[in-house]
Amino acid sequence: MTTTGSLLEVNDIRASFGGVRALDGASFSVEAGTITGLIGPNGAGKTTIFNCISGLVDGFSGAVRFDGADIARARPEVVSRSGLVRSFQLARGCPLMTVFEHLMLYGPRQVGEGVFRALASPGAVRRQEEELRERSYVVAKRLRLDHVLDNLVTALSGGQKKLLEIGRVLLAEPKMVLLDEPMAGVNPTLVGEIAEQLASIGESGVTILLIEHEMELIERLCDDVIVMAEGKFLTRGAFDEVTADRRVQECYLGVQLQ
Ligand SMILES: Nc1ncnc2c1ncn2[C@@H]1O[C@H](COP(=O)(O)OP(=O)(O)OP(=O)(O)O)[C@@H](O)[C@H]1O
Repeated sequence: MTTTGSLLEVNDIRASFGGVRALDGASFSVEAGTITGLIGPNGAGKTTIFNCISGLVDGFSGAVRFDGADIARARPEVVSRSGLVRSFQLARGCPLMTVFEHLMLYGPRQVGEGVFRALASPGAVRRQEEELRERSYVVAKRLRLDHVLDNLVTALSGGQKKLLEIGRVLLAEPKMVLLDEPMAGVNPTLVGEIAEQLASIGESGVTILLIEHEMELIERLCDDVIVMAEGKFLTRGAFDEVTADRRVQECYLGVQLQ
């Protein structure tokens, strides 16, 4: 943990794709133990900054520090092993797997990943697999997916796929999660369920940075809200403060307010 209390700090991030400048000197920090919203109009650069932080963009400039360590341009698996794990807008994984198999794929680094280590310590591999099975079941139960564990991932509803994606993130035992639009395409009956799950993950001490267009969710969950526009940081504060800010209203509406 850094002395300032910031768990994640990004500084002067710049990234372009062809002629498009997606990030133009974006900087912000996220305090440990908070649920922080990252909002801004379409094209503001929110997903791109998640991609830069999580090691999925080559050739960006700027600094990224997580838990006191420089992780700028680190490979995605190094970033997630450091405790910073992201979700994707569309749940990933093999569609031919069952929900349980999908969850089992995503435990923290396992002994059996190396063939030689697996041969050298088969008992440790077995114990670890048993532990992962147990944890997969606990996570599924927590997310109320335990009744669909044997179903194929393809048979899940949009909302259940989002819950599964949250489950994948939790199984990595993160210190911090980057959630990209966990409510997009979710049936209204599951919106409340997902919101409750996110609140409880926050209460368990995991720091959350959340991209979401659903403003009710941002208002309900977030301690702090960061606003981006045109590839840069615009402002931050409590939900009521930032939404009352004229600059924020203007960038959302694309018109000058009186
Ligand atoms: N791989 C890419 N190739 C070309 N342009 C890209 C790429 N990724 C992002 N961009 C462009 O960068 C800009 C920022 O996109 P980004 O997806 O980060 O915005 P966003 O704030 O997440 O938007 P939204 O809320 O619509 O998801 C946009 O103009 C987008 O078209």
